[in-house]
Amino acid sequence: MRKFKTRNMGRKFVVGGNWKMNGDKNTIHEIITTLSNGPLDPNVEVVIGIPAIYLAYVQSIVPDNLKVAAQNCWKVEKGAFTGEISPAMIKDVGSEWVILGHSERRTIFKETDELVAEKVAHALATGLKVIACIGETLEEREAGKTEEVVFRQTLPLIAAIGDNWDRVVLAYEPVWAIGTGKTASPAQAQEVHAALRNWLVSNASPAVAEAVRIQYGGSVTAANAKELAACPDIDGFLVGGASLKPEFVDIVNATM
Ligand SMILES: O=C[C@H](O)COP(=O)(O)O
Repeated sequence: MRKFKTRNMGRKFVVGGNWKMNGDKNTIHEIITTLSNGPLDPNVEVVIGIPAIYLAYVQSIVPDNLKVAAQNCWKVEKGAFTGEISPAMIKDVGSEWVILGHSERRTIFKETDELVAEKVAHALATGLKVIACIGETLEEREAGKTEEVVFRQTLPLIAAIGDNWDRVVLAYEPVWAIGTGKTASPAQAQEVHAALRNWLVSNASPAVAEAVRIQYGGSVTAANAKELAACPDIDGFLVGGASLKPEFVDIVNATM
């Protein structure tokens, strides 16, 4: 029997798996079986981001220790928005979370900082929990604009979140590290996480800065997760490709 230890930190480690547009009923069943067998560290919150069409199916087969997220939603409850889903619908099928502002939504689907903030505000008002993503491109990093971009993306979220920080996780995902195999080094990731937390002291509040969990995302694997997880301001991961594989169990257990 595996032994789990309690992580000595106020911020509970939170690991998200973002399946993106991957999976079918068979592979989904396999992934859920693998995660159900785990064992997963009970001190870690685990949230899996499912393609919208499979939300209800996954919700019907997940064990209690796995929470389910949609990967996007629109900013109002219902209406003439062909192809969209609302937070009310996500809630209606029993899911508690939504991932918003992922860089693929921002770049491919041209979502602006303001639109992401509107979605965050409405999802929170509906009662969902939100993983809000931010992160710079390679061009922006090379131009020395990493912090400027991350702060700019986070600023409209402050008003959108209001008093609901307890239902928000921030995910720092440098775009150049997503799906490329180029992970940010622990030092690079920690530097941005610490800068963001420090920025939140004056732009949100010292209490928010201390309590909010900041995930790192970008080519996280079982091989690099432990070193990243050891950084003091990294409170979890948002995992893409590796969340479809059995190694996701080891990523969840990276703080053991
Ligand atoms: O949401 C997850 C990120 O886009 C990271 O994806 P990746 O782990 O495949 O690099």
